[in-house]
Amino acid sequence: MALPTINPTTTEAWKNLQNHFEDIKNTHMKDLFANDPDRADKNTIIWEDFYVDFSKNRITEETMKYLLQLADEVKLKDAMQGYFSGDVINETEGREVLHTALRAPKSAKVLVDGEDVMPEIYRVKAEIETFTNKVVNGELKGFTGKAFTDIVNIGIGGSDLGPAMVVESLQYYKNHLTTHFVSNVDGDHVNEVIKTLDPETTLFVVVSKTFTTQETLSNANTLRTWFLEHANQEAVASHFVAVSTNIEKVKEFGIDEANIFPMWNWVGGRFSLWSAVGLTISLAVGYKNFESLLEGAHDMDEHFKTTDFDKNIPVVLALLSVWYNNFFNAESEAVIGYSQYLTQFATYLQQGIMESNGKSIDRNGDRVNYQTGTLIWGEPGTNSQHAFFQLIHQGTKLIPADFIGYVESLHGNSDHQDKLMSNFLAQTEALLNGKTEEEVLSEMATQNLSEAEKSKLLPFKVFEGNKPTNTLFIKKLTPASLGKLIAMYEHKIFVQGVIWNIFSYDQWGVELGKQLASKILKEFDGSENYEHDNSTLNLLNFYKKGRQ
Ligand SMILES: O=P(O)(O)OC[C@H]1O[C@H](O)[C@H](O)[C@@H](O)[C@@H]1O
Repeated sequence: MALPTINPTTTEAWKNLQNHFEDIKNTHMKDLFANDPDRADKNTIIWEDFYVDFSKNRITEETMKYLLQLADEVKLKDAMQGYFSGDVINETEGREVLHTALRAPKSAKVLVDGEDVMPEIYRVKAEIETFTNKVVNGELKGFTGKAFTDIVNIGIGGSDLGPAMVVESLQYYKNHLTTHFVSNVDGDHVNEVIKTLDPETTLFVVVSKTFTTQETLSNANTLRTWFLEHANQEAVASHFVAVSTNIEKVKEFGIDEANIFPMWNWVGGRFSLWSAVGLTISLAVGYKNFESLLEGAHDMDEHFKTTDFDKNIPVVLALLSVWYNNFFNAESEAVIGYSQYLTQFATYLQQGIMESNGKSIDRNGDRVNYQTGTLIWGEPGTNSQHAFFQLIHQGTKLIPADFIGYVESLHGNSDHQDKLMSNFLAQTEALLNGKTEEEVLSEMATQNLSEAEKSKLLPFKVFEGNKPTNTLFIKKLTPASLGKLIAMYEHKIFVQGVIWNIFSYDQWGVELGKQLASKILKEFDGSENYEHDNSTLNLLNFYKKGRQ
């Protein structure tokens, strides 16, 4: 079944939300807390090792009622049914969207064109496991008989960001293998990595769903050329493996069919880390940890599938995001992980969220008359507190933020952990309450300031507060809890796409730049000439004169 095609602004719920917004837009959350001692409990979802407090939002019971009504009116339940059961919900590419099948148990049955895909998923998983074990325990060797020490993941976009983020996040669980990620077509990227490599002990994993991506093929070629400066052609077979749907293209590149880990068209690139695209994850942290990551994601899938919307973490987070995006006109959202391990998390989410929901044509083919995808950004706390938090606290823009923290630290340093967590808790409290004139004045009373100095400083020291945050408090950063967290955002993306009546699983917007780049490339060697605007022409000539 196709996804419903309801313009959300035509629903009763939308009108209710619009009227309600007028009533609530100036309400301070401080008052909402003061008036309801149970507010935090009412707006908290405790599920497995997740404690999700969304009480510090500019919402009342009425807001949630209308948001939930919106979910019903846009037929979210039906859409979810289609998402999980393999309907062709990526209509513009004519594909199913089945990353959830990749983490489903063996006993599940998921049909694509009438065929159950689970046996094939589990066959490839078994290959990943065997290969991982052989590399990790040193059974597989390089061309001079030495065990592998380094893995180079060559890929970009979904074939890079997911694996790179997970390997970084699970650094604590890493084995002895050193992993590198080469993505940018900028030759300085690959050359910096080459500087650290020993060809005898390096395994190259070329990851590309299509195996036509310019960046990945250029990097793979450069690395193979470098490798062949040290080894002969036969050695390529034991040092290069590929992950792709495009078996023919991989073979053309020169990788043995036996060294290809397949993936499928029904897995979108930005949702593919659960497939063989996660091979580098498995190599870096071991297959068992990779499996736990998938199991965690599956637990979140079940939670999403079976929980009533008012207690459903991805649904609630998606609805809140719609509330700010479409009614408060908030343009961006921050994601702040209070863990250094989450350094690449926001970057990873940028592709997931912005490539999915950065659309302006609805599922009827019409231009939308409301805002869609939010901008997403963030850096770990506490670093970000010393960088951009000023703007969240006192700037003119409303920036709802997700705060992600872990009760336990992995290395168990309680002194550091207490300091980290005190900041984690303090920031959302500060964003909620702000600081009033009275509070500033009473603070200044203890300082040696004249009355004139006090009144001059006063406005600068006041914090409005009333800045919305969600707190995602998780017991511990483990492969399973990370799997849950990633799947939570994947489902949030889905819910928002359903509400905004857009296709979340295509990405036509990335094509134009690619096409133009390949034309311009031909102009550098003078083989073709195209018409350009004056600006591009000048820039092109500037480059042509200066290039080596
Ligand atoms: O895995 P590949 O086929 O090489 O694609 C890599 C990436 O490139 C494209 O431009 C898309 O925008 C991404 O969604 C994709 O993840």
